[in-house]
Amino acid sequence: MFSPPNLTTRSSLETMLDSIRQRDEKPKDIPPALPARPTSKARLPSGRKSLPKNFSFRDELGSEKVHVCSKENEGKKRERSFVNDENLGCRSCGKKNIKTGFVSPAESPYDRKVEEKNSAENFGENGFCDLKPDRSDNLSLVVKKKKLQVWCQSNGQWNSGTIESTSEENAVVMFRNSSVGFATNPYILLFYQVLTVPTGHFVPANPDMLDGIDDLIQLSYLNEPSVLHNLQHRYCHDKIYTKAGPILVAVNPFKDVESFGDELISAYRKNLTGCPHVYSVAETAFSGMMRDKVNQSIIINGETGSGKTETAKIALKYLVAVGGHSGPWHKILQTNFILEAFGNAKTARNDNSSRFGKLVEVNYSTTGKICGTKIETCKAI
Ligand SMILES: Nc1ncnc2c1ncn2[C@@H]1O[C@H](COP(=O)(O)OP(=O)(O)OP(=O)(O)O)[C@@H](O)[C@H]1O
Repeated sequence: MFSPPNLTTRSSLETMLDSIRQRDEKPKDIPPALPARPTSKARLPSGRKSLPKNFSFRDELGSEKVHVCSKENEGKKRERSFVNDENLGCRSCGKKNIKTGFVSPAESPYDRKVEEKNSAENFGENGFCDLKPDRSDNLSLVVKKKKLQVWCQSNGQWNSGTIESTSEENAVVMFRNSSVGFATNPYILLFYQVLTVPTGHFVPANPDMLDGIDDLIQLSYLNEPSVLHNLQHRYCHDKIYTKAGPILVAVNPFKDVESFGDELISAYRKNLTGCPHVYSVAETAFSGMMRDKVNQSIIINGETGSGKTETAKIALKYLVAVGGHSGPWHKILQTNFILEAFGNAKTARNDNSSRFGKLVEVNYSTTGKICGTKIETCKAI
């Protein structure tokens, strides 16, 4: 049955479209309301002063040429008045032949370069001047807070100390040394050394609660002494493996410390443990291959005697165990003896040094069972 168009509905639709059209045609020159002006306390700090024309930086130290103007600072907080030319003098007080000073780079709003001037004449005796400032850490923040722990390097060795007080350029750091002895009774001697150290010559240390942490990326301050300290702490507790994100750091213990048994293999296979281990790396590679159907590589790198060959054997043991323990594939591991017999030699740093490079390929079927292996060797460079 034919029904006539609903005229009432149509007209209301038209009205709506008209009103939308009218709204769109309205001038859009009214800006949106601005947010409320912040109170004086909450306001962002304004730039100190606009830079005068021809203002020059002093390149050799990365500091600006400044003059502290007494006239301008009357009744004010200490501010700096910039001069564009020594001959023209100060704009406020008109003083000529201005003696220039240096803004500490931490204070400078224009140049954040860290002053690298070596002040060996002041600190040579203590041996703290070999250090290069670590730019990755927010040192100024650390220095401002007293009683924070820092690392200082003296004669190639990192020592931890506590900041006792700070000035603009230096910090007074207290180092604690201990000595254990056995006279008539066992004793522990604690002695303290208080030294003045330039602020650029130490790096922040992590709180004690982070000692021996599993993964280095969890450290608050990721610098050389903190990494070494963490590795040493773990090593002292017979933990030779530490994660650094997806990378595994292995410290050669030259003794049997870790477990490599079948129980541990099944624990990693079932994801029952997440402790840093070669098995964990091998499991990540194996499960990644099965999940994504993409070839995986494990690269083992390190200096001679660091344990690359041993680590490769451990990884291979896991990969063979998960992919065909029952088959003949465990013999892959035994080929190592033959290869080492022909290709290894005793060196000053390793009694069993591999004098060749090795690429071991393990092929798996779609069900995750080993279906072939290949070992390629190449001459060490
Ligand atoms: N995980 C480990 N547990 C116990 N001892 C180890 C471990 N890793 C290495 N070692 C010891 O360190 C020695 C040297 O290790 P390895 O031969 O693996 O070093 P490398 O890095 O392969 O050296 P090169 O580059 O000279 O061949 C081994 O013979 C072994 O005694």
